[in-house]
Amino acid sequence: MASKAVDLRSDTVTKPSEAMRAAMAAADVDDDVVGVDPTAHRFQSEMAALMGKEVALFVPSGTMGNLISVLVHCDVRGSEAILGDNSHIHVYENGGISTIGGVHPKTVPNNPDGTMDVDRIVAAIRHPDLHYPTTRLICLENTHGNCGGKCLSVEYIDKVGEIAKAHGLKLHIDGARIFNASVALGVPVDRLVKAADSVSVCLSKGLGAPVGSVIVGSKDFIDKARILRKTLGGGMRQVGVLCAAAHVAVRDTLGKLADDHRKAKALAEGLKKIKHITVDPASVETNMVFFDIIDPRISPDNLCQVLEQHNVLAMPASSTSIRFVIHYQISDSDVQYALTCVEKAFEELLKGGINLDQMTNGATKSSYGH
Ligand SMILES: Cc1ncc(COP(=O)(O)O)c(C=O)c1O
Ligand SMILES: C[C@@H](O)[C@H](N)C(=O)O
Repeated sequence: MASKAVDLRSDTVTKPSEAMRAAMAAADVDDDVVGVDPTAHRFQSEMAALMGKEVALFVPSGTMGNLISVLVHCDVRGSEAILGDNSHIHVYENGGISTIGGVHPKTVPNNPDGTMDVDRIVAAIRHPDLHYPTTRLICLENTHGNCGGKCLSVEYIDKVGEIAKAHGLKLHIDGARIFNASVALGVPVDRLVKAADSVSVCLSKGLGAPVGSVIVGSKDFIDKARILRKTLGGGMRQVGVLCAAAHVAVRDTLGKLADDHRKAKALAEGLKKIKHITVDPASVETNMVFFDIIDPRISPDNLCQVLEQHNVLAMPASSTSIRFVIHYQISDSDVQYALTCVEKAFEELLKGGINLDQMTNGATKSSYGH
């Protein structure tokens, strides 16, 4: 059994490295609400340059980064945002753009590759009419978390950007894993997001920072975002402690993302050899692997429970599938250990070693999915 848990639940589970902890302890800080925390200032400047945007703003979470971005773009009552029906903003952020911002969501079906058909985006744009909300924003997600961690191409993003500009709309990218997309596509991140008016970038996912995201955009956008961050309670005092860790994360972990993708591909190839599973290794583009359980008697929750007994942590993604997410604290031997445990778990479940009746009734209990 692995001494420590092999945690494949998400790339949000990493623990700060010793270098991050040292940087946090040594950070030069000040009150970032009263003035500007020097470490936050340096880090925000670094991120704006990296992303090719005028200004960056550190925020406590990706959810707040998306919320602030949507609310800045949709600052007039009756605004509507076009977004994917399977997008994180629409599915996993408590409907915040509506409940807090009064923004009306106009969903367009996400394709399996994370895109929305451009003709359906255009069709979703409202023409002026007394009855209709007013379209002000288009939101994309890259990589797409619910679509297997798929990458949106720079050509697609540029095309959607042209549509937004032609219709007087803004374009926001939920770039929680934009660096995974940049690395997988071989496109510099500033080029990948060039067409976007704003991007929310998670530092606390594959990059491994303990906390936080940054939003990037024009100075005017970030000036408004800074006010909204305060309104939402996101104004932080000596935030340089967190920015110091995030700086180390960008410095030390960005270069490891390609290895995460390699391990994810290896994991998928290994899962394909297990007869109780269907998985398509060719569909793995970044750090996520989704696989389906063939035997209807075994729910994803059943399997996750038995895997946990072997110290492998995972989350159901639907009533039939499980998601494994690779991050830089998962080693090649952890991948092999997880594969061994998946095989053992099926053996135990199918030999009746684990009475299915004693477990959940097969309902997916811990799925983060829908
Ligand atoms: C695609 C995507 N966007 C946004 C978020 C929100 O980030 P946070 O968990 O920091 O709020 C997540 C995950 O958490 C995500 O997977
Ligand atoms: C579930 C979602 O909020 C989280 N970002 C994850 O992918 O694990």
